[in-house]
Order: sequence, then structure tokens, then C-alpha cells
Amino acid sequence: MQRVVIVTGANSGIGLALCERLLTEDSQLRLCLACRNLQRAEAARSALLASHPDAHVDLLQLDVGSVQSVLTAAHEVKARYNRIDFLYLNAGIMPNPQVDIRAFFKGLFSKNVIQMFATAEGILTQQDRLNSDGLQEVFATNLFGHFLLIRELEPLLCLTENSSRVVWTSSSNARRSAFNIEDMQHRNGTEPYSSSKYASDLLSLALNRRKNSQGLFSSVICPGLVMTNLTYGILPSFFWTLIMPIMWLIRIFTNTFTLTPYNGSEALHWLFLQKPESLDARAKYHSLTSGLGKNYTKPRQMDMDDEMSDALYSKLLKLEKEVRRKLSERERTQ
Ligand SMILES: NC(=O)C1=CN([C@@H]2O[C@H](COP(=O)(O)OP(=O)(O)OC[C@H]3O[C@@H](n4cnc5c(N)ncnc54)[C@H](OP(=O)(O)O)[C@@H]3O)[C@@H](O)[C@H]2O)C=CC1
Ligand SMILES: CC(C)CCC[C@@H](C)[C@H]1CC[C@H]2C3=C(CC[C@]12C)[C@@]1(C)CCC(=O)[C@@H](C)[C@@H]1CC3
Repeated sequence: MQRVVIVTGANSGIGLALCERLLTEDSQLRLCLACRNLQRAEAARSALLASHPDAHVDLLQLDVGSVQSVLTAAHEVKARYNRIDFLYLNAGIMPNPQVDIRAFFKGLFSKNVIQMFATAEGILTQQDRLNSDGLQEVFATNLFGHFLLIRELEPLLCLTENSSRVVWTSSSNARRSAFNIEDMQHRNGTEPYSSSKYASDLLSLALNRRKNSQGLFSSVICPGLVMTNLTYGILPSFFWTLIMPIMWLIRIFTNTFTLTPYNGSEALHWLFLQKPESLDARAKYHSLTSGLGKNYTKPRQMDMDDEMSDALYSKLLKLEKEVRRKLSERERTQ
């Protein structure tokens, strides 16, 4: 039986490393790279086929930050496949990141230094903007586009004859205090990334509560700190290379510095091998790398309550209705 796996944001970083590992695990897989840029997706496909020449790798154009693109892509998925075994919701952005240098040095000499390196708590902010759908871009990309994709793919994800899994690439930067249910898009704050990742943790819990009985299971992971295009947007790549010996040193004190996309994809790969019934809906699965370079996955309990996760789910359903209405109005007037 050929399993179908879809990975969003599969053309680089953690997503691409995951694809490589999945094909090594199961060469019969039907793997679909869902990417916004087809040229980059084609390059990723070629790289995967170079090491797995017989693999079945499909491409799907998907910009998770655009409502229209999500609807079109979901339509295409339903035409192509009759099942989805795994949907990895990995695409994500952190636009205009800023490190608070003063807070960083203050944290360096405090008792919370390990926590700071593991979560970036208190030292990282971003500047967000509105996208063409009138949504905050980080919220739209990291959360809402993926929510809409799940909603559209429910007919394939909630098949009673086999279970389906969705896996969110969340972050240890997800923080309850950065998220406000009254401002779920984070229009009024400076930590949209942290807010969107906390929202994905909440949404995963709500999905499990509502959909487990229909065969859909959701999990969240944190890949740790990984050198990818996302982190090269925080500090330039030459700087990261320069401080790499320090990073390796820090790894002795915090196993969250996974550093390579391969290491970072550990928990995503680990989840692929687990039975859904054995998983904890309230746990975030962390990719960890020891000082000696050994990879492993460890669950940690998340700071969440059912009430807030249900409230978020209801708000997302309401927003979905609104964007669909706006879209059909736009189509009618064109
Ligand atoms: N790197 C790290 O330390 C950490 C990363 N993460 C999360 O890991 C995930 C993967 O990021 P990472 O590999 O680090 O970074 P990359 O920038 O390498 O990968 C992000 C991927 O998401 C894609 N993407 C971004 N926006 C969209 C969009 N609108 N539609 C479709 N695809 C999109 C990118 O495509 P394109 O190439 O076209 O930009 C790219 O393929 C993200 O969700 C990130 O938040 C979490 C914790 C730590
Ligand atoms: C080590 C150096 C001398 C200085 C590096 C300082 C900061 C730039 C990093 C310290 C902790 C890092 C971190 C992230 C980004 C870079 C740091 C702030 C993340 C926020 C990247 C994306 C994520 O999702 C988190 C899991 C990372 C947490 C740690």
C-alpha cells in the first residue's frame, strides 16, 4: 500500500531534510512537495531524486499565505490522491526579526541563560504586515493557511478506514504570554512568530479533541535551533559560521541547539514511525541533539487549556467563513 505524504515548505531547510529522511525510510512513499515557488520545488525534487532515483515525488504549488492558493491547491490534492497519511505543516516565516542586544547580554549573565538560548524568550521581536487577503502575514502563513488546508482536505483526512496525521512544525519560541485570544492575528504586538506558534499548539489540541474520533490525529514538534534560511534572516550566515564553535559549546548545556536541518527534522521523522494512539495530544515533541551529536526526540508538556484551544478553533471557523464570503464577493464583482 502506497502511503501519501504531503510536506508544506518542503523546498529548503527542515522540510527538505525531512523529505530526504522519509524517502530513506519508505522508498514506496508518494511524497508531495507543497511549495510556493515551483522553481525552488523542482530543484528540491531533483536533489531528492539524485539520492532516491526511483522515488515518487510530486510537486504542488501552494502559497499557504494566500487563501486563493490554498483553495486551489486543496482542490488539486483531492483530484490527485484518494488518501493522505501524513500532512506535515512545516512552512513558516519570521519576517524582519530583531534581536534585543541589551536584553541578550542581560540574559547572558542571569540564571535564565539556558532558557534564553532554548526559547529566545525576551530577546526576539518581529515586524509584521497585512497581506493581500487583509490578514496579518505571519498569522496567515504559519497558522491560518494551514488551518484552511486542513478544513479543505477533511474529506481525505477524516476517512474512517485509515487514520491520518497532521504534524505542525511549531517552536519552543511559542509562548502563552505572546498570544491573546482577542487578538489572535497579533495585530497589536511585536511577537507575531511566538503568537502564531502558540496558536498552532492550541489548534493541534483542538483538532485532537474534535477529530480523533474521525481518524485524524495532530501533533506538534519543535526542531530546536537550526541553521536555515529562517535563522539566516536573524543573523547573516557568515556570522553564524563565525560563532559556530560557540554554538557547539552551548550545545553541551542545552540539547536544543540541533543546528543542522537533518538533526532538526528528528522529531518529524520520529513521529512518522509512531502509532497515533501512543502519542500525547498535550505534548510538544522536541528534536534534541546531545553534546556528542546524538539525536533523539523527547516530549514536553505544553502550557495550554482546553477552553482557550476551543475558543481559538471557533474563532478560526468564523474567520474562515468571512474570508470565503469576501472571496466569493470579489469573484462576483470581477
Ligand atoms: N530554523 C529554526 O531554528 C526553527 C524553525 N522552526 C520552524 O521550522 C519551519 C521550517 O523552517 P526552516 O526550515 O527553519 O526555514 P526555511 O526558511 O528554510 O524553510 C521554510 C519553508 O517554508 C516555506 N514558506 C514560507 N512561506 C511560505 C508560504 N507562504 N507558502 C508556502 N511555503 C512557504 C519556504 O519557502 P521559500 O523557500 O519559497 O521561502 C521554505 O520552504 C518553520 O515553520 C519554522 O517556523 C521552528 C523552530 C526553529
Ligand atoms: C550564540 C550567539 C553568540 C548569539 C545568538 C543570539 C540569538 C540570535 C539566538 C539565541 C537563541 C536563538 C533562538 C532562535 C533565534 C536565534 C537566537 C535568538 C529561535 C527563535 C529561532 C526560531 C525558533 O523557532 C526558536 C526555537 C529559536 C530559539 C532560540
